[in-house]
Amino acid sequence: MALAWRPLTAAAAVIAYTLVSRQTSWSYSELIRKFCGLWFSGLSLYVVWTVILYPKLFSPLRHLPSPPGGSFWNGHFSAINAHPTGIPMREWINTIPNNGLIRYAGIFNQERIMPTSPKALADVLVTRSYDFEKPSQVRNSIGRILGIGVLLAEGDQHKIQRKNLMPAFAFRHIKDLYPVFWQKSREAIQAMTREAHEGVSKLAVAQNGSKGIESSIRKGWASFEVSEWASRATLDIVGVAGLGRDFGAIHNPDNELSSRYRVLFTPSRQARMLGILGLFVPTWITNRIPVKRNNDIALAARTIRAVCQDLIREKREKLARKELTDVDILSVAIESGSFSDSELIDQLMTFLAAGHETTASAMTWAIYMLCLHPEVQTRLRQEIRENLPSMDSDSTVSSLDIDRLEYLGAVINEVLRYYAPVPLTIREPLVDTVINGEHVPKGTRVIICPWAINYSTELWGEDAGVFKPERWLAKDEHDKKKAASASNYAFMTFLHGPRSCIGQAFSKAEFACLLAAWIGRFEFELKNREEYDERNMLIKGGITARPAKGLHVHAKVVEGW
Ligand code: HEM
Repeated sequence: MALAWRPLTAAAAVIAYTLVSRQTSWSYSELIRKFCGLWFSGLSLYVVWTVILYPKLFSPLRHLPSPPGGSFWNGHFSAINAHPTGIPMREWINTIPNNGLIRYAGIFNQERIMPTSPKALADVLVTRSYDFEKPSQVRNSIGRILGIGVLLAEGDQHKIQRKNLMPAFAFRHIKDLYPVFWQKSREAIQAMTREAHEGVSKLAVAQNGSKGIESSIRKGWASFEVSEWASRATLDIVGVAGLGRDFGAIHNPDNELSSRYRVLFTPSRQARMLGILGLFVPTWITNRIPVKRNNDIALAARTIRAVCQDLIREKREKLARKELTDVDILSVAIESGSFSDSELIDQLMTFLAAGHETTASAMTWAIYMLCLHPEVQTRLRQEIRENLPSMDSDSTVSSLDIDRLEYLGAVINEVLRYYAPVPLTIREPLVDTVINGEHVPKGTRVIICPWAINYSTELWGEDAGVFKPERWLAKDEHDKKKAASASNYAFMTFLHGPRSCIGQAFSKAEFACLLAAWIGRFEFELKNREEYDERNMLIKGGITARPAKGLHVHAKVVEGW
């Protein structure tokens, strides 16, 4: 709830001046005293209105069904704060009877509404999509790093950017990137295999020398932290396929470019504190507080933008010499002739941010689910090995080779449904609008929650909470066109409509190549046996959701491929 600082300050100043200037003699100190008194009184009234009176007595949405409990002044914040992003909403959607909208209260009773039905989602995402924007706090805090690329642009600016970028993300172009995805997946696997062999032989020495060291690792098994490797691989993929520049993170995660990049998107305590402060104080103030986090961000953003600038110059020169044949997204965008250099830099920063941790999160959850379901892991490995070239062979793959693997497609869709990398996102209507027939005032926070929608028993059936790739398999030829659920709006992982993920085809192809490479080569088991019970898996919520302590696995090279 950003406070209305400017109107409050202006009103207090005008009233204080009017009151004081009516007196025959007055001093500046009296003016300041009056101003402060009025300002704090105004603030108190504002707080009482927004925290108590409006949500409880005046909001036109107060009749909507809400979760039980909640504090008088702090709504459901304690439940929201106690769990990772999206978890309480996942429970509410299936336990609170509703007609398409649930209302709950966030910190200081800030009103939130969550669409739950296809009709309500269609209103926000498609029918009235441009009535809604991302909250300005989100735009201002992320925009200073990324610039205003397609992720943060709004209104007409967004329409133009999206239209000009669409060709670069169309499937007819993405299909040319499969060999890049495959090559990078192979590089990651070869690096992991080397590390696995080294780990195993070190372990053998250790076990011979001193009994009990890492005794939890069985013979022939190495250990990995999955999200770290996934992140390195997806950073290099988006670097090469998006910008035409290899970050080199697979081979050296500590090189300058990837370490700077990681600073930008690694959540820290200070980042969280600044985020909370940003709820009450304008972001132009929080961004300027001289703390380490702000300095690190400024430096990292400068470095990466300079690299993007160099890349653009190189590619423009190639284009002028008619030598630009690269297939990366940047080259396609440059060839379109629709973007200036600074606009291109904003787009590149956006692709790096939007396309890196999201796919890494999907990979991490995929390995977790395949550890929980070894029978799925075995069946998937069999399909991969029967149909794709080995990691040691120099053969590449085409989109046809990957996309015809039905079980791989089913596993990928089910992982993306079950653990959507982006648990929730926020919108705010710019104008008074209507959702599902309800009048929704301008400024009301609307929560689109893939973690809730993807788990809705109404949309997916009673087994919505079960990991079941089979739901995506066509039972027969007639069944092929049928979706796994009753509605297109049941799968919210990439949203829908004009603000849906532009990188959907890119990420699914990338995810398929990576997962095929990992599962084809390794057998995975969880290191921490307690995590075989999903209730013991601690999740770190943020823009993307991840296992809070990383995903530690034992991995064994499966010979014969
Ligand atoms: C599994 C991987 C991915 C998931 C789950 C995902 C999910 C999403 C979601 C939920 C949004 C909407 C965010 C919002 O408006 O609040 C989004 C937008 C976006 N994504 Fe993705 N994404 C993934 C991968 C990628 C990749 C690989 C790229 C680019 C290379 C990408 C580029 C974008 C862009 C540019 C937008 C903004 C689109 C717009 O507003 O018009 N994403 N993504």
